[in-house]
Amino acid sequence: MRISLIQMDVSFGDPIRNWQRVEQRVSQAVAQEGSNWVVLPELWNTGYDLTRFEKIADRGELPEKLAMLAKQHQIYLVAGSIGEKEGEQFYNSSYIFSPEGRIVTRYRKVHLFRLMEEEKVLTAGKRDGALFPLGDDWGGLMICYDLRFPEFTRSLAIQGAKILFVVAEWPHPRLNHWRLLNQARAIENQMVIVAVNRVGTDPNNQFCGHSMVIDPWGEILVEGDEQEGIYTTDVDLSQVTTVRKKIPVFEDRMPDCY
Ligand SMILES: O=C(O)CCC(=O)C(=O)O
Repeated sequence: MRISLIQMDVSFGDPIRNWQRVEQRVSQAVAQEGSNWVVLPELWNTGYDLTRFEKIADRGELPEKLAMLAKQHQIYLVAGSIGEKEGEQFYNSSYIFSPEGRIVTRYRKVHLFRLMEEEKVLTAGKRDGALFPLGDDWGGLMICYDLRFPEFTRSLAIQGAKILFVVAEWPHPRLNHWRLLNQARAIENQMVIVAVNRVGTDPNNQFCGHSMVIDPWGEILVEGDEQEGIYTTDVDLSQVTTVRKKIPVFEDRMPDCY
């Protein structure tokens, strides 16, 4: 897997401008980096403009456009997450598309973040879609605040996930938490973590970037700063098996004791 992380700014409440940015960045990642996986951040269509969701949340158009984009470039597109409306509910939904333009999975954020008042507008998702098939392996998918719940990542790892995508809009002053939690999740679950965060500001936050890929031994393979950028690395999932053999954490677990 050659994976590009799109660390981008998001224009507050401006889905049209943000779509243009996504199209441009994805094309750039494929042309310049030769990536076959491209990953976007959380809520890139709307930002945290939650009070205007009735006007700006997607109503079914974006998944089709994103599927076409994946097909056009022949990539797996981990399409960050989008604010969308279905029926009368608003969701923070993450999609992955295949190079054939099919939906590989859709996961809706389970843990709503009260500090951003998500629970006042959004409906929490269920766990469906957080685990998805990846050839002979499994992958995991989560959104921002989900990272703070170690049992969520653990349950995905127990069910076979060897790689976890974390899409985020994570702000200062918690850069330290972002970096350490991602590294801890990789080390304790002996899995690859691909974590993509936005940069820039909105009326209430300054977002801290530092998108990163961490290997199952806890080494940081690539890490961004706080500017817009595309960060690329190769990932070898066979390393997960090697690390799990060396320190057999999953065999040594004592669930009866916890
Ligand atoms: O947990 C955090 O500190 C940040 C979470 C967040 O910003 C989010 O879930 O959107």
